[in-house]
Amino acid sequence: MRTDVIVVAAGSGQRAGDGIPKQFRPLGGRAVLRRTLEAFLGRPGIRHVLPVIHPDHAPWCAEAMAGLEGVLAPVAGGATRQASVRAGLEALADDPPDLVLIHDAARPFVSARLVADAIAAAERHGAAVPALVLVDTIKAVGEPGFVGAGPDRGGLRSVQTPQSFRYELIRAAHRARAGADDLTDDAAVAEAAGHRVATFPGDPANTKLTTPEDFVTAERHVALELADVRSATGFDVHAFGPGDHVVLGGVRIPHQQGLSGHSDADVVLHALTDALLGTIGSGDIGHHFPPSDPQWKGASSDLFLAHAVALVKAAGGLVAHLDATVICEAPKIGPHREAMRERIAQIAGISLARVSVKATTSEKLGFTGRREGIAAMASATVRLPWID
Ligand SMILES: Nc1ccn([C@@H]2O[C@H](COP(=O)(O)OP(=O)(O)OP(=O)(O)O)[C@@H](O)[C@H]2O)c(=O)n1
Ligand SMILES: C[C@](O)(CO)[C@H](O)COP(=O)(O)O
Repeated sequence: MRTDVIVVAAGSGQRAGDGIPKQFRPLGGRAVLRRTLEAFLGRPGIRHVLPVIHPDHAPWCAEAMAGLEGVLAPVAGGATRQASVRAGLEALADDPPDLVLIHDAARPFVSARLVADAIAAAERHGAAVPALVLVDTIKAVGEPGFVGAGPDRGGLRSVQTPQSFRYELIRAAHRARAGADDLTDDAAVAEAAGHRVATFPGDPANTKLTTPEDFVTAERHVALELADVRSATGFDVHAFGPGDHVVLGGVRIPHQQGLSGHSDADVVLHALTDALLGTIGSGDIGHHFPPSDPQWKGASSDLFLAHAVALVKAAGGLVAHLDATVICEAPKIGPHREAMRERIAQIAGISLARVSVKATTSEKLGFTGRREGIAAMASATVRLPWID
């Protein structure tokens, strides 16, 4: 069955405070909205993921979604959650799914199990919500500051999202309720239209970030999350040609020859760029900057490394370490090593301690030994969000 997901993100996050609406705030280095969208992307059975946002939030949304593939263009929400969901449902009407999951952007910890259960429950019942038994005793509050009689908690549940429905059922229910935007979840909209709503087990970890305290707890949670540490290698060679200097690791080094190449022939930055691209499976430097393209003629290789770093960041990653080995008989690398480390750290936006530059000769063997050119090997280590 074709299943689409609507992620409602058009709220202003008043209760969470902090200026920027909570769904665009970083959590462990990644925007809450990005985390929520990623939790659905690529899950079995999911066709499209549609964010619903406030039009004024478009720049924050674009930043949060940078580089994410498989997400539909955001649509404008309304003044209430109910109006935002309705806008999302209408936006799917031209190519309607069979099932739709409706989820709060403010719940970034939705698990693969919840997504699978939501789909199965909608297939079976037409309308379903994840529900949790209450662990606290519930009291009505009559006179402010004093408890009144409480309901029997045995018959109560707290419900979460994703709430799942047959698309036509929930769209008709939302249309019928348009204009009376007073309901806080979609189960209530379905019930108001006369439908029975089933429950499936919720997940205590699937909390809705609502208050500043929720963000403190969530930061603790993400600090423990499994990181995906990936490393990859790069290698590059350029031949000596006419000239009076070489550029290595972004540093100009006087030499009686230059290095020939389409760009500035900086083998060190090229090898590091390839290593970084390798960590995210994003091809190689020639794929991103084809030598056939005249715009890269004589280009500074800083650009290539900075682009690879930007791609790693767009994938939600952090560069943990860059390591390069230069292989040549001359020039001597030692006197320039620190300058190269500093320049590489500056381009990559990381601290000096995360960059290493080494050098070796090849004992006069091979093309580097014959002083025909310079080679560089590199490795990059990045920390990426865990994606199963
Ligand atoms: N007009 C609205 C209001 C809320 N939401 C979304 O509905 C979800 C649940 O709402 P809530 O947690 O109440 O978010 P806010 O309305 O932003 O929070 P607050 O009430 O504190 O302002 C959030 O992902 C929120 O962005 C929405 O899409 N459109
Ligand atoms: C949809 C919801 O998250 C289910 O628990 C909840 O009803 C949203 O409520 P809010 O009033 O928008 O915070």
